[in-house]
Amino acid sequence: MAPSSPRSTPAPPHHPRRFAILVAGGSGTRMAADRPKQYLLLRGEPVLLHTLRRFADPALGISEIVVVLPADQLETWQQLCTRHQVRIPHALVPGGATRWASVKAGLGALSEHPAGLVAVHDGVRPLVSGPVVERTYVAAATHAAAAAAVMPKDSVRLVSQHGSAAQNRSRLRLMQTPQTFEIDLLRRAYAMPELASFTDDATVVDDLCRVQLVEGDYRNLKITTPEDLIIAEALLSSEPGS
Ligand SMILES: Nc1ccn([C@@H]2O[C@H](COP(=O)(O)OP(=O)(O)OP(=O)(O)O)[C@@H](O)[C@H]2O)c(=O)n1
Ligand SMILES: C[C@](O)(CO)[C@H](O)COP(=O)(O)O
Repeated sequence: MAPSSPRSTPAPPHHPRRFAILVAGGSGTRMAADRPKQYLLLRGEPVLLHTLRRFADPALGISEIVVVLPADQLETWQQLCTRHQVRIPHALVPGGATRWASVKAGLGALSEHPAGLVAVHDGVRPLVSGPVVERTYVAAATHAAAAAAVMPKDSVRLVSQHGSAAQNRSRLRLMQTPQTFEIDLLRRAYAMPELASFTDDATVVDDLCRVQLVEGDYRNLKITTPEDLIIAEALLSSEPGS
């Protein structure tokens, strides 16, 4: 099929084309399991499959999903997809040594598109809700950069060699994913060298653009250590229709 010119299929300005990168290229050292934590089972299915299903919801209108995996784990994932009869179209990309390198690899695998929004999401946040994903796309359409975040529920202190000092937690936010951006902006941000201070995509974009924070969800936990799996199982069981 001949490629259509951008003029023949213009993206409506109020609804730019949507893409997603699910980063699952980590090794899960803090989980210390027998395999990367994205492959551990939650209610009988790999964590990453739960995440993929959430982004495949037609209501979100995402036209392309890229999944980034550890370079030596692509075949394992393909076998899991066969075993679980996964029919969701997605591209597979080998990741890098850091989350930054994995996101960069995912960006490189997105098809060229003049305008669009890309959500970057941790493959190990399987409980993300449709409304949270939608909020980040909607905010990014207006502000170019948006990220889900929640307020701390505990008291917070800053520690130093002099002791510790209470912080005003109403001015702090815990960053979640998705973090969603105009594709061109994210490409420009990831064209710059990696810094040790990058902990998420917002920190990579900060110097180029103000990142709009949108309401995240306390259920949108990141599976990091063994107790997170127990909490995630309980949360999944509490979902309607489970
Ligand atoms: N080189 C890396 C490192 C991390 N990630 C992804 O980034 C997300 C958040 O990272 P984290 O929770 O730290 O995952 P791991 O790096 O696997 O865990 P750990 O730090 O405990 O080793 C995860 O979905 C992870 O797979 C990635 O794609 N590539
Ligand atoms: C991107 C992230 O999930 C936002 O909270 C987080 O920064 C990832 O951190 P990690 O050090 O890779 O666990």
